Amino acid sequence: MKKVVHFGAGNIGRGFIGALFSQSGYHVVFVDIAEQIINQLNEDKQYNVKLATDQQETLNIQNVSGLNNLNQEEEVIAAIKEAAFLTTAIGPTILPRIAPLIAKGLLARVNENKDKLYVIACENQISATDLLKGYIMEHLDVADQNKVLTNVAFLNSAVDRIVPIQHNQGSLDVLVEPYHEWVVEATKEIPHIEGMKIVPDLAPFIERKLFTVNTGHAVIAYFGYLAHKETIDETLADKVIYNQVKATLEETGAYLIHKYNLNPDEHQKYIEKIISRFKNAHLQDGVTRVGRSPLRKLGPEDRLVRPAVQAQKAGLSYTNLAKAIAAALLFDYKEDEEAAKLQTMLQEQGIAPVLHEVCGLDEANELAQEVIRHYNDMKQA
Ligand SMILES: NC(=O)c1ccc[n+]([C@@H]2O[C@H](COP(=O)([O-])OP(=O)(O)OC[C@H]3O[C@@H](n4cnc5c(N)ncnc54)[C@H](O)[C@@H]3O)[C@@H](O)[C@H]2O)c1
Ligand SMILES: O=P(O)(O)OC[C@@H](O)[C@@H](O)[C@H](O)[C@H](O)CO
Repeated sequence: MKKVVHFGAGNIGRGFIGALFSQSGYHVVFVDIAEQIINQLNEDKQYNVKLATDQQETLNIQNVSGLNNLNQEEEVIAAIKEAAFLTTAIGPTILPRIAPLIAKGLLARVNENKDKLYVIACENQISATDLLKGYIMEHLDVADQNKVLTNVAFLNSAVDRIVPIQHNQGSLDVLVEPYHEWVVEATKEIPHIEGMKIVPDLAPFIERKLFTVNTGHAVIAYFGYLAHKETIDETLADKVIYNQVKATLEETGAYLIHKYNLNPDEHQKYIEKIISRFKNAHLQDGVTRVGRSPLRKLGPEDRLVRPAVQAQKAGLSYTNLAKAIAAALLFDYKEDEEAAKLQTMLQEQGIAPVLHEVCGLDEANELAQEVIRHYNDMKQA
């Protein structure tokens, strides 16, 4: 049976990528550090993906197994030798940690098996696969890098399906929204996977997704958190926050239409579709999940700062994006490691150095000034 090695047996791994491969006739080897999930995958050898609809349609996912990358290195390398695809969904900041093992696996693979292997990072990050490729190359000498690059294709992708934190301890089943889109950038033919869309240029797809779905989501999460809301759908029912989301997506929309020459009516329909997805009350998606890792989300290439900077450069409005950046800076959820670190940085250094270090924004920039004004107003409110 054809094989895929997938790093990250979490929500999107089991609920989306692993499920698509299984449905396309692949055996999915999940690699994770969560011992309990790995053991259960090996015992149950299947799980269910449940759709967050009134009917709760269920798909049974079979041909799955698990490996622990902390103590089963040799087994992971053996699996990579046989695989047709290697995918990840672990979070962009974890990619450097799995790169040494993937480097070993790819080298062993290309020494023995000359079939093409496709590596795809499925993370909410522009050019995530290129980043992973860079981390992997750091662990190979030049001759081995060339060997790997001859037989391994590194493909960037954009992945879209809302999968909340699961509240079913002890079960591998995953509740997911019915909508899904997986876009992969490839200029040569690759094996067909159910639900994977191939495009020659990913930039418009990943930017449209990140700066509509994820920007909108972040606005709801950070304003919802400040308003003491629990879930995304509950927050969106608040008229003031709803209007804030719409206004912010008009700003990112103006930038996307300008940059990629999108049809404005079609983009408006895309925004409306996304907002209707956010309203799905079956998901019970927490504002703290969606707002997680604010240092990453406030990065220069991420969902808030990049569209604001690009809008500013294009002479477009960015005032609502500036407000959203300020709201993100006020996310002081103690259980989130990055949120705690961000609050310590703000206390010790003040806002201007943080905007410089985390967001890449200089204090003199009018966008930074606007963020600082909103931050001070919101902090006092
Ligand atoms: N959940 C969503 O709605 C969604 C949608 C699209 C994209 N994504 C992206 O998918 C990625 C994963 O998100 P998620 O929601 O599935 O997170 P998650 O926390 O549910 O899953 C991540 C998994 O990675 C595992 N992991 C952590 N460190 C590891 C390591 N060193 N080696 C192996 N496994 C490790 C964790 O144990 C966990 O099982 C993120 O980049 C996220 O942005 C998520
Ligand atoms: O996964 P993050 O932390 O980058 O972002 C949180 C959510 O916005 C995200 O997981 C969405 O649910 C997902 O991107 C929808 O496709």
